Amino acid sequence: MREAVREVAKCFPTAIISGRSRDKVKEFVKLSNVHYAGSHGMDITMTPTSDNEVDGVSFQPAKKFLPAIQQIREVLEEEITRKIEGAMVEDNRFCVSVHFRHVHERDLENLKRKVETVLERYPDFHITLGKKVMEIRPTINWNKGHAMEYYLHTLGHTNVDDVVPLYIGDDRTDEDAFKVIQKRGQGIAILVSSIPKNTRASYSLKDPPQVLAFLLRLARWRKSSP
Ligand SMILES: O=P(O)(O)OC[C@H]1O[C@H](O[C@H]2O[C@H](CO)[C@@H](O)[C@H](O)[C@H]2O)[C@H](O)[C@@H](O)[C@@H]1O
Repeated sequence: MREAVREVAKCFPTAIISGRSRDKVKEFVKLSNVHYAGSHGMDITMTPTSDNEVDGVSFQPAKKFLPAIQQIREVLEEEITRKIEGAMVEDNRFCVSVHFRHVHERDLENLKRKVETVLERYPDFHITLGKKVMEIRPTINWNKGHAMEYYLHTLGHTNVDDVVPLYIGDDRTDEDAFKVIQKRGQGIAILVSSIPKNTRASYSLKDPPQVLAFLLRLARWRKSSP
């Protein structure tokens, strides 16, 4: 998959926009020719390449919430990880994830209540749901869709007639980016899912192997077209 993304990124400006912290994503992906945005797009950096002049550009719209989010993580670790078997708190820098994949069903209500109780003390934050994960985020009008728009704008790809953004994602939070493409009326939004889902995406790929095949074909097509 890394090689496929590397090849695509040689042909088109490419960004990875993830819910994980930016450092973690970079460490997973290990590519130097893509841009990285962590924390659901709240931690954006631009990677300088021969085609752009974006050296040093970064954007962190939730920066002022950093001390509070670290406090929330500490409280949740104390309240959740130690008290509910299977629960895990993950530091994603500008958001905190509470994973419940390994929590027994009988404990789920209790877990939800505990997280909500902690958040009562932090009115500037709210909870969103991912796959077996509760995400605590600052309440700002910024999501993966905004991050995609930020990249298009900063890289100078604003012309709707000439630029076709292509976004691939499998999580609920990717719907924000699908929505931007839908509103724009130009672009290709691809949901990765093996089952039918309610989505704003117009296309779907079944699983990561299909994504891999698609990316390789995309790069091959670009290289062979004038
Ligand atoms: O925005 P993404 O790049 O799609 O990341 C979303 C979440 O990724 C991680 O969770 C995912 O992997 C977990 C196992 O490692 C799995 O339990 C979970 O269901 C998946 O969504 C990350 O841990 C989350 O914080 C991210 O929000």
